[in-house]
Amino acid sequence: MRLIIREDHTEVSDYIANYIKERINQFKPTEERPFVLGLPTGSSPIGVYKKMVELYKAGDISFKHVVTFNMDEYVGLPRDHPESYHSFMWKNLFMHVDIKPENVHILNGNAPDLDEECKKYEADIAAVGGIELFLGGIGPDGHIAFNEPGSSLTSRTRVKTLAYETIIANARFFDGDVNKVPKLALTVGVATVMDAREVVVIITGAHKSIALAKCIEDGVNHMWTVSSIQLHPKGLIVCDEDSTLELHVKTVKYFKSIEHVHQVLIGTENLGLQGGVKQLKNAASSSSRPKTPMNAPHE
Ligand SMILES: N[C@@H]1[C@@H](O)[C@H](O)[C@@H](COP(=O)(O)O)O[C@@H]1O
Repeated sequence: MRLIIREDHTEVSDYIANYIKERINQFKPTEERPFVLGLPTGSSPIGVYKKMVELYKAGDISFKHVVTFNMDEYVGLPRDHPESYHSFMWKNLFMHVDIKPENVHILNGNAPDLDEECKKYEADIAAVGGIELFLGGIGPDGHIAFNEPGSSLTSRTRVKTLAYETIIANARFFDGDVNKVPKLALTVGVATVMDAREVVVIITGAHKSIALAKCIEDGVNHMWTVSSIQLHPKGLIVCDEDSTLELHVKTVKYFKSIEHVHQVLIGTENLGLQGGVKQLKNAASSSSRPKTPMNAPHE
């Protein structure tokens, strides 16, 4: 697992948007072989979506051959309610880019048979060959999608009762009134997310610092469902400085040093590995070493 630390929410958002742009462009998606992207809602990804729209407008990215699957949706909230995840996704991303509406998948929280809706969602993901990259956010209690504490780490798409902490956290979107927050949601499972070939998680803000520490410094634990990323072969967390408050200094330094070494190697990749290693040694001993090399962009 990699941890990339950036100064603030804006830098985190820019990093992730550029990262996804690179992944899509490297993949060279076509109609027959689309790029399948898993997406979250919440305040965390808004900056990522804003930047992705900018990249699209600048001609640096296209969603023409991108198929999306959203993580979750409230049960019983009308689809056109301003706080439904349908509304959120169209408002913040889809209506601004060239995605085909038929390529957008969002769980229907008003389906007549919710269990059937969840089964179909899993089948639809399988039918397009699985998810290439799943982007996620987390709640302050370390939940990913709506996989609340105690969710099975092998869970699949299903109906979930929301934890009281999540209802309180999400009341800010419903005039601060907990009574207006739906108490049930449809959500992809922890295993649905972890089945993706790559998982990228956004964590920002001091209020998520305990969750970040639990996620990466403690073991895999169903009470902090995002900790399952430890078992993923290609997991990446991008966080801001504020969210690192509860991490050991040693952990922060470790991940920053890994990024720096990677950066040096990437910066010299055309010289081949030997050149890269030589440069690495020079960088380690050089007095002209930049003062904040850890903030160098990763890719
Ligand atoms: N189901 C969503 C999650 O997918 C999201 O990660 C979380 C955090 O939201 P925010 O990014 O606003 O902190 O909120 C909800 O619970």
